[in-house]
Amino acid sequence: MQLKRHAPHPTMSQSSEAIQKLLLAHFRGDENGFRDAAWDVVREERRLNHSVFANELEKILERGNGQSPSKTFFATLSTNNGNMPKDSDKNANLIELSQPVTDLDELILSPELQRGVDRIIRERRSSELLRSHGMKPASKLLFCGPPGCGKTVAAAALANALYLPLATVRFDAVVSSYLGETAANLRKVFDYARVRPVLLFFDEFDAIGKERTAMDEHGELKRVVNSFLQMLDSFHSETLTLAATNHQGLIDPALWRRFDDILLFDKPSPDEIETLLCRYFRQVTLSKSVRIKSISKRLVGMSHADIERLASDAIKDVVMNERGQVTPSVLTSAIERQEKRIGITQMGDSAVETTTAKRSRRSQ
Ligand SMILES: Nc1ncnc2c1ncn2[C@@H]1O[C@H](COP(=O)(O)OP(=O)(O)OP(=O)(O)O)[C@@H](O)[C@H]1O
Repeated sequence: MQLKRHAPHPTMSQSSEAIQKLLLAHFRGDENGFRDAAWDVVREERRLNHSVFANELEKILERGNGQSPSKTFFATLSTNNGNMPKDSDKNANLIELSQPVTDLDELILSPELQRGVDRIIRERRSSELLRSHGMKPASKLLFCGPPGCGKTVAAAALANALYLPLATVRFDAVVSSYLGETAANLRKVFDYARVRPVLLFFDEFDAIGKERTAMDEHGELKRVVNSFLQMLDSFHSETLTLAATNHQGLIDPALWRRFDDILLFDKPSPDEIETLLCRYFRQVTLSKSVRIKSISKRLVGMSHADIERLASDAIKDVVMNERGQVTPSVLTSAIERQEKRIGITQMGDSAVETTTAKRSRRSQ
């Protein structure tokens, strides 16, 4: 894991190696490695004459002697698993808890999006300073944009950068066919996240945030959106709430202003496509006749996930056919397969839209 960009504090830059070791050991569950790295931090802080801080760290380490800090962390997560909010009908977990290891540096983001993400992290890291001035860091975020452009992976990377467990809300369990049960499930989710700081992630948020005029049999949708609005308004916690949607047009207008920040994840520009391709093809040899710049222009309109898939398709081709390198013809056939796939997906989408429109006309 690289921790280049988000060093914790400029004065601690010399101990960054120790911190990196600490985190690596933590995520590997390497108890001894974690303890050694923690003592390295203590030594480094002493060397910097931060003796009060070094003494505090030493006390924590001695108090925790015999316990593995990394194991303790995972034990906390698994204990939380025991207290997981559940749907009373099927007894299914309403959230899925994980500790992502994705690094923000792995993402190719537009400069504007990068600024937005950096700002969220800066605000969270300066929360005490902000609070001392009567302000709060952004804590309710909305990620919008087409599928496969990084909303989910950015949520994971944010959780990692902020050292928060990622609690992904399981809509299949939250949305209940029983009247009133969906709102009750949502309350359980918020109650869970109120008492323990997590990154609470509502992926495919439109499943519950649909405009209140959307037709349904019992007006249940309207009740759910209203309850969600109230819960979001009264939710004040260390938790970072993040909703993501591919269908921003469906979101109830009253919900928009509840979010402190809205970030748009768009399809990559030609330059971003070029960076993506170079990154994916790092592990293979590219034939000299492959013109990455002009290929990048051809791929405009594809998502990051589409480009990742076609690159991996081309690499598989090279491996399976024992070719030494990615040639223009390998690349062209991978692109054509991906274009065909996108065409089929779009046909599927428009068939779903037609059925939805028909149903909605029938119910009016
Ligand atoms: N900005 C990005 N930089 C690098 N890789 C990306 C980026 N966006 C997406 N990817 C790749 O595409 C995959 C799918 O992306 P992701 O699931 O985050 O998209 P999404 O916007 O959440 O899609 P959906 O709306 O369908 O859930 C990622 O796992 C990652 O490999």
